Amino acid sequence: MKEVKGLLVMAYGTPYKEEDIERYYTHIRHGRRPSDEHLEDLRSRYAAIGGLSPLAAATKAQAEALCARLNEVQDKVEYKLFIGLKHIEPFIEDAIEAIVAEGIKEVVSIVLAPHFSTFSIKSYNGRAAEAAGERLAITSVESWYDQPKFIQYWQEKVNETFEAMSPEEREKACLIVSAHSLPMKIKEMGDPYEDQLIETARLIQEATGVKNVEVGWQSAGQTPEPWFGPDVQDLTRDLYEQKGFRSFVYTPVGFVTEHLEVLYDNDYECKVVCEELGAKYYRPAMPNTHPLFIDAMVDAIHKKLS
Ligand SMILES: CC1=C(CCC(=O)O)c2cc3nc(cc4[nH]c(cc5[nH]c(cc1n2)c(C)c5CCC(=O)O)c(CCC(=O)O)c4C)C(CCC(=O)O)=C3C
Ligand SMILES: [Fe+2]
Repeated sequence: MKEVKGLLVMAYGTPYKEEDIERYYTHIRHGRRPSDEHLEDLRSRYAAIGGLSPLAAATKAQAEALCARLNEVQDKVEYKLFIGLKHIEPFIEDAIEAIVAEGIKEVVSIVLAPHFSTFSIKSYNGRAAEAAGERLAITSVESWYDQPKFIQYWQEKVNETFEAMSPEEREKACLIVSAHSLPMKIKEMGDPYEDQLIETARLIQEATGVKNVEVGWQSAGQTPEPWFGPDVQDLTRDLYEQKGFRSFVYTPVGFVTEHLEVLYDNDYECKVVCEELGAKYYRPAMPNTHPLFIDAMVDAIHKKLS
């Protein structure tokens, strides 16, 4: 008999229908209802990407692919999948109750986001641990941005994009590696988030040999406190003017699928900046259920359990 373990896959969550937008945004804001203006702004961004985000379906597909692969590559443990979301049902707490109800005692958890930060991975894991209490033994993968197969995924995408350029275009092309911005105050708490993004960019540069690589931040919140910068849009303008780059390749490596931030902040906002400047815009496909990406998470889980 194989031992049964829970596989808890956690992710951000997205509204399932238009009516969910308000409560979802309120949850993101820790229970404070957003202003009508902010709500309208979010509604219009979802509308601009076609109504709703493909994130819900993508998260399910990634979690199922990961569980299937984990069960395929070893035969000691049978993993049973549970999805827990940060800002909409099934919440992380719902997943924990479902695991307990199954009589499962041991769980391995992973978040569908590569970099560790107090605001992201730590809060996902903290909520899972808090909800489980003494009832479950949870082993949590904390970050997997440096998994060789994850870097290899981006290496292949970046190489394909640069190889399709003429040598003249390539000379003036720049790779922009980005993640979701966070308030800079996390640095005072010794948060590794910024360093992990910089290291991701270094690993991709080393693997691809691309000459011009820059780190940027995107999707910062609208609060007066300082957030990590430069923002990818300002960075694009500065690089165009100061370094003469004429083609921009965006790899938002802090995300794993084509959701709101990628479809709007990159494919709309950054693209508009490129069009204004007369520069070329490229955004290679996100990992989704690519086998290299799924295997990178399998490797991260096995490393954590070994
Ligand atoms: C670090 C980080 C990740 C990556 C790690 C991870 O994945 O965990 C991430 C991912 C995502 N964030 C998402 C959506 C949103 N995040 C918001 C707001 C915020 N995110 C923050 C941080 C992060 N967010 C922060 C500090 C705020 C400000 C909160 C405040 O106001 O105090 C808001 C409010 C409006 C706005 O600011 O846009 C929305 C709608 C979606 C789903 C998109 C879809 O539906 O396709 C995804 C994958
Ligand atoms: Fe967010």
